[in-house]
Amino acid sequence: MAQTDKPFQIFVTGTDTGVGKTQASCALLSLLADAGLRPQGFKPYESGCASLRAPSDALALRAAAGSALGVDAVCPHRFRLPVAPGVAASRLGREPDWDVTLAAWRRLRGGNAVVEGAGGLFVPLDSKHDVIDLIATLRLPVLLVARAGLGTLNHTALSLQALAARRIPVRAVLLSRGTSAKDASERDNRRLLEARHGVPVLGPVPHLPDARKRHAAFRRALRPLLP
Ligand SMILES: Nc1ncnc2c1ncn2[C@@H]1O[C@H](COP(=O)(O)OP(=O)(O)OP(=O)(O)O)[C@@H](O)[C@H]1O
Ligand SMILES: C[C@H](N)[C@H](N)CCCCCC(=O)O
Ligand SMILES: [Mg+2]
Repeated sequence: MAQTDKPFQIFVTGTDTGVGKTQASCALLSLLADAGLRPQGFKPYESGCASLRAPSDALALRAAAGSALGVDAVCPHRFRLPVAPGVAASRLGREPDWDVTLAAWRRLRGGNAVVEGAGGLFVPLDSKHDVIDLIATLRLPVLLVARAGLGTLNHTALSLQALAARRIPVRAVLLSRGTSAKDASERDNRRLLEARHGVPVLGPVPHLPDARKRHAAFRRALRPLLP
């Protein structure tokens, strides 16, 4: 991996919940860690936590980074309810403090970092901010993770248009759970998205039930993103 002065920082968002953002974030973090770049994972809002002390996405990012940061540093806002973080907070009569999020980000001191959102771009984080507002505030480029296959053209285009409207740079789209890169419809989707939106489309990562093979496949697909 080429040495550069500028830190590698990226925000991993998706066209939906459950599309593979955590898989992709962990793959990026482990590639950076293997290159000795001491990355940090940051999942500022996590809902659907079975245990508030052990938010699964945030712990997965921390493990992939090989980081020793505390849970509060990696994931300052945690909720049990498996709904949008902003919805979970309002059900609890709470308003997650935006400044707490920004202070936690600053404590990562501008190093190599991978940030994972929650669900897609217009998921509420509190009463005023959606995920896209966090991306714009942190001024990070984006990796957009989308499901491969039928339906992705529309979902991906909608997300890319929303990002373009906010002038948020998109480093790549990653398609997950595809059939095979050789599949004509996968190839057509990749070509069409690249031609229409001028963004590299990586993958598709095939559907791989085996966790180790899946992680390796995400790393292979995302390797071109790294310096
Ligand atoms: N290519 C794949 N092959 C097999 N399983 C996959 C693949 N991609 C994602 N998954 C599985 O789909 C589920 C959702 O993936 P993941 O947790 O990365 O989604 P997410 O976008 O981070 O979701 P959330 O919005 O809840 O954070 C996980 O169980 C994951 O293992
Ligand atoms: C609970 C889930 N795993 C995510 N953490 C949150 C997804 C919120 C999706 C909101 C929506 O788009 O309807
Ligand atoms: Mg996730």
